[in-house]
Amino acid sequence: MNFYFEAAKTLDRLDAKQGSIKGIIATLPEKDRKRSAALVIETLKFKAVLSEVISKADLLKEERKVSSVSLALVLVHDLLLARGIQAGDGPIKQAILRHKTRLHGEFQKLKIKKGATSNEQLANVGDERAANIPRYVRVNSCLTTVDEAVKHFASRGFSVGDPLSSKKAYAKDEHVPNLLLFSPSISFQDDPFYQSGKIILQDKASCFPALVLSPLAADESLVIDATAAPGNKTSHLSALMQNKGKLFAFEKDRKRFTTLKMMVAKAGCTNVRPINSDFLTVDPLDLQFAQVTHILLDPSCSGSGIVNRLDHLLEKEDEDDSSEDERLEKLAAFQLVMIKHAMRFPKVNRIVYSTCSVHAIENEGVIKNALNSDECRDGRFRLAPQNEVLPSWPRRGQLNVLDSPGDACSLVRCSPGEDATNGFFVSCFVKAAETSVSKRKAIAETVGSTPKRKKRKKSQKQGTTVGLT
Ligand SMILES: C[S@@+](CC[C@H](N)C(=O)[O-])C[C@H]1O[C@@H](n2cnc3c(N)ncnc32)[C@H](O)[C@@H]1O
Repeated sequence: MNFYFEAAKTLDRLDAKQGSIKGIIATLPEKDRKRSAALVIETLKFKAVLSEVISKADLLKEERKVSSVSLALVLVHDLLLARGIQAGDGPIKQAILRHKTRLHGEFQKLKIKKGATSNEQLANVGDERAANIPRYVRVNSCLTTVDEAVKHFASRGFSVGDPLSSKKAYAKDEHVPNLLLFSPSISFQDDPFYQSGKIILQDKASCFPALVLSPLAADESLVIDATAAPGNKTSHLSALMQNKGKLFAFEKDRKRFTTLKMMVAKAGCTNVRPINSDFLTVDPLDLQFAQVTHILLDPSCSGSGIVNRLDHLLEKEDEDDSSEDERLEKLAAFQLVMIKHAMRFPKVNRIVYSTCSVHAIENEGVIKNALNSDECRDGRFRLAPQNEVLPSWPRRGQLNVLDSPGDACSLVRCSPGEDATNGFFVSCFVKAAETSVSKRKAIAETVGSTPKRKKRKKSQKQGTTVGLT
């Protein structure tokens, strides 16, 4: 039962605003820390529903042994949503079990009232900013078209409207082609289009990197996704490349690599070559990769921009005992090494670096260090100008960290709570000698410009420029 007391105490400390979830969890006894963290996070996800069930069942009024709301929350969580209460028999467990039937009944009634077909749909997955982030659905053009998807959603009763005011409304995104917006409460887990890979659930900001990289849809295209799992950006790149050329997708973690392989297979990405390796060990002069021209780098980061998930706190838990600052410094150092390694590929002329972090140290700080590195000296690489990087997206990089306002304008930021996305950061390095703005103009995005698809003559063997059509 001690484990439940610790978890309840953690919830009380969070309520009393005594620190962040991560900070408070770090103070728990190491023995049960991971397990307690999981219970706390899961209970927080379902807090609204569990509170209502506990109140409707009059649990706290009838059972004095259950001494606090938090204790009731964690115990009822395990009773209703896990494998039962994991503690030996005792008066507190007995008190909860006496109300088992009533608690289950109230839970089922609430589920019906909310129209939920699974427990997950009852989760309140983050802070209140998440309520203003639509459920983004990217139509996977490797397997279907927007028209086909729209017909499908119409048959499910959806029509064009404001998805934040109506559960039956959807809208097309104004910035990202093939992206649809739905109400945040809609679940697509059972949707046949989701199950068959025709649609992919991907936050809007996370669609920016592939768009900014905008590789050619051509048989000779050679692209690397250096840090690919679970594979959302990989499948997006593959779709933009119209499944042509070759897209090498590196993932160093074996388990995540399995997910990546499953994801690209399900999404019908036939031009992807998943590789279970550390990108840093890849020789840029290896004949397989020496002709690569585009690299996407979306490396591990603090995840501090993610507001609609609590789980990332758990993933990071126990990974590193150092202070938050030290952790960020380590991440920033690793991110810089990744960028510098990407710059060593002899033919690379476009590198997109992105994070889902809101910390300047992982974003503008890393960019500044990359620009001052040996790899960038003599102007070998510079930041692509604003008109190549989502030109009319209003939120740009933080000027105070960078050396010039132009550099800040080259960068894209998304602010959770203000941009209807998770917190995100996108940058794009281009090889100075080989870029010409005119060549790239009009392909960086549709924001504020007429959508265009530039076709090059087949005889030029350059393929089709893709990305923002
Ligand atoms: C932020 S996630 C990438 C998310 C992915 N781009 C997507 O959109 O689905 C970072 C991934 O990079 C992997 N990774 C970290 N360092 C790596 C390295 N040196 N080489 C290859 N993969 C790496 C991590 O295991 C993790 O799966």
